Amino acid sequence: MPGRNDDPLALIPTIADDSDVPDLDGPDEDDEEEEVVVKPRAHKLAQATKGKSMDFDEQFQFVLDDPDDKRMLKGKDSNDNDQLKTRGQLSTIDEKIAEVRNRRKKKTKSESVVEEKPANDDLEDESYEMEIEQDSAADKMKVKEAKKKKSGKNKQKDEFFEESPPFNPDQVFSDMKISRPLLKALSAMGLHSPTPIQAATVPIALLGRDLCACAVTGSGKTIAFSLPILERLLYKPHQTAPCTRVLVLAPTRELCVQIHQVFRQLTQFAHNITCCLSTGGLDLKSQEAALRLQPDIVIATPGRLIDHIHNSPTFTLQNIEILVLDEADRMLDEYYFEQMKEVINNCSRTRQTMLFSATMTDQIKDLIQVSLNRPIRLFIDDNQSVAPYLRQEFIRVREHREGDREAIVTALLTRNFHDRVIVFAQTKRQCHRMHVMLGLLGLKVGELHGDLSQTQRLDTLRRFKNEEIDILLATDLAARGLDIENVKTVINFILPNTLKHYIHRVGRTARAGKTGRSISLVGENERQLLKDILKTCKVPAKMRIIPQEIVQMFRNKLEELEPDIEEILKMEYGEKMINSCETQINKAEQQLKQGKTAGTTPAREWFQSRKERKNEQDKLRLGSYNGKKKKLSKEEREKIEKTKANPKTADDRVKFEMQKVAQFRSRQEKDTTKRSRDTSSFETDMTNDKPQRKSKSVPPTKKSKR
Ligand SMILES: Nc1ncnc2c1ncn2[C@@H]1O[C@H](COP(=O)(O)OP(=O)(O)OP(=O)(O)O)[C@@H](O)[C@H]1O
Repeated sequence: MPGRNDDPLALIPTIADDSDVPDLDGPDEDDEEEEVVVKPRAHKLAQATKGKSMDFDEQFQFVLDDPDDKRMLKGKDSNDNDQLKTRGQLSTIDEKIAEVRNRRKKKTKSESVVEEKPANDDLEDESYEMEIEQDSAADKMKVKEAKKKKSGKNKQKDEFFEESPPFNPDQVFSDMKISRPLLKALSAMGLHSPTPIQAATVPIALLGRDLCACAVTGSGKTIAFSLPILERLLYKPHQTAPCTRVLVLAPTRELCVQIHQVFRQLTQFAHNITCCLSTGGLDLKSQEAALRLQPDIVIATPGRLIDHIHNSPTFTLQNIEILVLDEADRMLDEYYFEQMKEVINNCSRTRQTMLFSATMTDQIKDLIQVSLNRPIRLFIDDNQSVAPYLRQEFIRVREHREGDREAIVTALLTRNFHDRVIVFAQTKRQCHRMHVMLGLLGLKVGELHGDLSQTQRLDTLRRFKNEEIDILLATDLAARGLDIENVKTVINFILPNTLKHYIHRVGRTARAGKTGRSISLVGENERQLLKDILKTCKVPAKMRIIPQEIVQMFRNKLEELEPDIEEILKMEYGEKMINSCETQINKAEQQLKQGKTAGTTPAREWFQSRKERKNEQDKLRLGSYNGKKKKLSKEEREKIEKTKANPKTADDRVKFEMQKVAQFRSRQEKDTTKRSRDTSSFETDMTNDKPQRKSKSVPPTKKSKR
């Protein structure tokens, strides 16, 4: 059968673009007043079961080194490193850091011949690495009482949903109606009993019912939807010609790759089921070829999928029997709103739809009402829960000490938490800066955000998974869905935009019944969000206090590094400029060449006009830029020039991060009002669409558009 799931075409080489994973920019604010939620019984339970899991087989892990991923990483170039270098032509950022460190080492050595080392400087060493006494000035911990949640506050009677029937939490997979090849695969993956969300979902999904499922991060939602999908495909193979019957949508390419891996693992003994990955950053042509083989399952990011709907002649969603939105609240938020409308409008109306997330919001309910048919509500946990074995810690940042944040994070990483750490920052810029800064201190770090090529993104992820790097610096791009084994600690440089963002970020640890820790830095402006977080804590949260002298020591150290950080960033900027000129020249050459053959390649279509797309992107972009160049006053121009000339201080950098949070919030507020209008227009679309979707004889939407 063509296009089976071990077909190399199921994964395709990457190209260096990054278009459809919008990077979230902007965090939340506010802190608490040094109180933390305590729920004694829940706490005792957590203590008693600490490190143990009743729901999970701790031996199980996803395949991390899929050969197809390697192939994808290699892309068009044969060598990963070569391809990484093509972006930074002269050297990678790590090579630059190493170069500056070596230079500094040599310099310090030669100076030490003539100069005595300062007697009291116990942080100084020849190459910046900090020698930290673990216990000389240990951090203090304060535990705080939790505020009791007002009962019923968040409970809304929901007439739209049907409640789920009870499920048996003690069953094993072989008790469920699952075929042999899948049971064999589960067993090969080391999985024997379903997690609660799996036990609840599988029987209902097998009945073909629409559902909306919510369970904490790391609770096994991927298998909860993939298992019944595969069972249905095995039970009812396609009757006539092959066609794409299942569509799984997820917000990031990395998450799609991960979901694809799970499907591949589960189908290892079911060779007649085919599965294809279709995300931005992968080569379009090979993807088109793979889709032409009509794989049973397509796992996609929305942008690339829409491109195929409009431009790949044989690809259609008219035969979709099952649609899954993973991270559904994200897929239906303002970022993907227009795209989701387009996707859903193209799908067969008779499909089964399943929504999954660890956080479900009221906004999503509006959309559920127009896209689901008598859905069953499967809420294993409420939509504001964090993983059960997560220890949440907070560090207070005093009002005039915002500039301490980098020093605090450095102190944590060098004194206490050395490996398997993810540090979340609000902006790509801050991630990159911390990469340079921590790299200069000799720490093994990598960065993951939307400014990198797809090759670089997947490569960083691979290196972190393989423990080649200890610390992953990421934006919210990595906040959702990523399942990286044994992440021990998540650090929030700044609190994210909303409670929901927080829940996903800290959900990168304490997964699959394991323990983990989150540490969040909280300033005065973030008090409100901290209060909200604390209200949801089921076990006591902790305040960590790092002695101010330690923070100051690290701050001094980082200030010493400043010239080197600046030098590296300048080197990089220069290289980027050269690269950008080269790209422009290549583009011009290409256009000249194409001029001769103009008209032979039809322009790709998109559901929005260029102008509409640009307007939408500008609207979604945080910050003052709105697509039009604003005329600046003389003072404004001078201010910008001044900031450009003088490197920003640690306080300025934090202010910038905070500004992004504020921008996100104000946009969200505006959107809430606008959203009700949009939702009703979506509703109209869907209603108008109904007769067309039901009628099998109507040609696919894309044809009518052409
Ligand atoms: N039945 C099971 N028994 C043991 N471990 C399981 C089982 N099902 C899934 N897991 C493990 O749980 C981990 C988390 O699964 P998954 O990524 O699907 O979580 P999730 O609920 O989708 O999380 P998130 O909300 O962050 O996306 C995986 O590493 C997988 O190994």
